[in-house]
Amino acid sequence: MNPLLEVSGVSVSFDGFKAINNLSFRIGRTELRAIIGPNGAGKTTFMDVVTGKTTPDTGRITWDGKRRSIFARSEARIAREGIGRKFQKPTVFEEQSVQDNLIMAVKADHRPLAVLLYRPTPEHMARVAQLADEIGLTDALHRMAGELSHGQKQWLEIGMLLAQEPRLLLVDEPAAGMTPEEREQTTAILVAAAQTRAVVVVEHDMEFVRRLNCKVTVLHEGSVLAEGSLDHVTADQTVIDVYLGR
Ligand SMILES: Nc1ncnc2c1ncn2[C@@H]1O[C@H](COP(=O)(O)OP(=O)(O)OP(=O)(O)O)[C@@H](O)[C@H]1O
Repeated sequence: MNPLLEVSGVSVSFDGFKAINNLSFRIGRTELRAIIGPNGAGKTTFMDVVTGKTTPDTGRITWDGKRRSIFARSEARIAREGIGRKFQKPTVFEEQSVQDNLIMAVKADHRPLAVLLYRPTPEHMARVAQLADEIGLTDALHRMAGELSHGQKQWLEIGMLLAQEPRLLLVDEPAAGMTPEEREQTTAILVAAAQTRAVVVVEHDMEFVRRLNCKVTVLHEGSVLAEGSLDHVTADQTVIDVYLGR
């Protein structure tokens, strides 16, 4: 089957320094993938390229079988094409309830007048209930988002991204700052989300990557150093030399 995203020979330079160097790899339509690699390996720059924030110098990006212009697109347009990105720091509306945060995310029309006149429909409320269940926040629906724990805020933001039904969800270091219980639930949320879409997780925490139990891509100096199961890549001598052995 065609991959959802294919990056082929992509390079990105900053003042002559190649942050991404002839990078090629594919992400399937329903898969969970972890991207690991040492600091400066190009993980963030890869996500910036995929979300249209950074324009590659060369290379080809194919999205859903269609070649995409390598020129940066607006992030809003990329989001409309079905790519959601979760940054490390949670950004939820702290003064609003969990339910209201989710309602804002599910409503289809974000134009100012539509937002002012908006009343949630029964369908939207059913979707909010379903999302709350998916992220384990059903019991917290009426709490203020600002009162939630760090982990719960991360789940809420994942729920708000899922509300937009992305075909690809990029998640940056979801386990950072979480308790062991929160990590466990985060694993479950991401595994479930990847049943119906592609989920790419950039993560440093190897224990968390092990729990994800998925294919792993190791980046180093802007290229793929190794790819396969976690056991496969962690047994690779070059991966040990440049990353794990440090
Ligand atoms: N806007 C920029 N200008 C100059 N250099 C940059 C810029 N963005 C990234 N770089 C450099 O490109 C390289 C790759 O950076 P990137 O942030 O993609 O790595 P990373 O794998 O995400 O690292 P980390 O794990 O530390 O987040 C680094 O050496 C970084 O200093």
